[in-house]
Amino acid sequence: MPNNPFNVFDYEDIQLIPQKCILEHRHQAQTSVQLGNYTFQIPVVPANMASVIDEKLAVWLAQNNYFYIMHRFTPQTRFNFVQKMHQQQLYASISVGVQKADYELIDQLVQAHLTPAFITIDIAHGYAPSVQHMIQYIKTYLPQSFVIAGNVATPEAVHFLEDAGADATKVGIGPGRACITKIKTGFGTAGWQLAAVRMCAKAANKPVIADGGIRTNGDIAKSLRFGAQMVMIGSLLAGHDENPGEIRQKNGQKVKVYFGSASEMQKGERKNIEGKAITVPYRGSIKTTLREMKEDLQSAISYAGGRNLADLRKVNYVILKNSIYNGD
Ligand SMILES: NC(=O)C1=CN([C@@H]2O[C@H](COP(=O)(O)OP(=O)(O)OC[C@H]3O[C@@H](n4cnc5c(N)ncnc54)[C@H](OP(=O)(O)O)[C@@H]3O)[C@@H](O)[C@H]2O)C=CC1
Ligand SMILES: Nc1nc2c(ncn2[C@@H]2O[C@H](COP(=O)(O)O)[C@@H](O)[C@H]2O)c(=O)[nH]1
Repeated sequence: MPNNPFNVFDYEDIQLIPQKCILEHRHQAQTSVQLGNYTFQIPVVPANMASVIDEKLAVWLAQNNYFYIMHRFTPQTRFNFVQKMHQQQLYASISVGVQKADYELIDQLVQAHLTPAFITIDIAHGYAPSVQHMIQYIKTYLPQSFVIAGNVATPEAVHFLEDAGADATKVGIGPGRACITKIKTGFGTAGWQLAAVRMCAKAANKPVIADGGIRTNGDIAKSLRFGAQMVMIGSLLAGHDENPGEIRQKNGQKVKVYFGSASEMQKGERKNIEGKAITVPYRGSIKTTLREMKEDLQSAISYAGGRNLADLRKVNYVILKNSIYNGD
């Protein structure tokens, strides 16, 4: 990473340039993506946040061939969750932190011969020895689990986690809709998340997951263009019937609450707060939103003159401006 400022851009600064279409119909475009030993319908994963996913939604996503990552904020339920998923012949995908209880969970899983297909180490500042140690621990005792580690912002951090044994890294510090990291600390990728994804993906030897800052479905295609294998989405996948929480009324409109994992609402105390709670419009069923994401990706592939997601990576693009308005 250069020490001095360098040119960056974000999602709204970029447009992809259409190429000659080779499909007769958009539904011919393939949106499936591989991660570890699994192939999923679309390269999208709902954020592992308590206002986005719960066990019921995780089951539905697994049954319907979507990638999911269960959050880590009801730690006492994680062991049973893995058991329940396996009883239903579904893959298990859980999150851990780096505390004693997280190590104990790994020990419990090992003793019970339960191997989650995916384990995500979910820490605000993933470029840390604590994460390196947890990766090594999981890789020693549950070597068959696919380990996703994050979050990070730079190629050095990606290499650090890959060298520790991570199978994929998650990029994005502070670009999320419920994030206040930029305001509170002055650090992060808010406003240049797409450029950070690009830098990290170019340096990475393993898949990169772009996390945060997706505001429109077109941003998914842009993330893939700049090297992401998968995109993690919070706010756009919140507000549905299937997301946790009740539907409320605000100014005559139906809304649901979307809160950050480092918000006071999640933490229950005002300590190291880097997130906030907001309301998002009530959006009906998540099935419709996911279907629309798939259709829009199929359309994006057709504009790319391609047949599958890999073809998105080849398209040219223009930078419309060089401003930094995104994030908080
Ligand atoms: N993607 C993003 O931009 C961000 C995401 N989040 C999300 O919020 C949740 C809470 O995360 P988190 O704040 O990590 O809280 P955790 O309580 O999960 O912290 C995990 C561990 O990392 C340590 N830690 C966290 N941040 C730092 C730091 N800046 N420097 C040194 N040590 C650190 C903590 O120590 P201690 O508490 O003692 O400092 C703790 O031991 C997670 O789900 C995370 O993904 C939070 C902020 C930014
Ligand atoms: N800085 C913070 N980041 C957070 C917090 N809770 C979640 N997150 C990150 O945001 C994305 C989702 O972003 P969105 O733009 O799609 O809404 C999520 O996956 C986390 O990485 C938080 O409290 N503070």
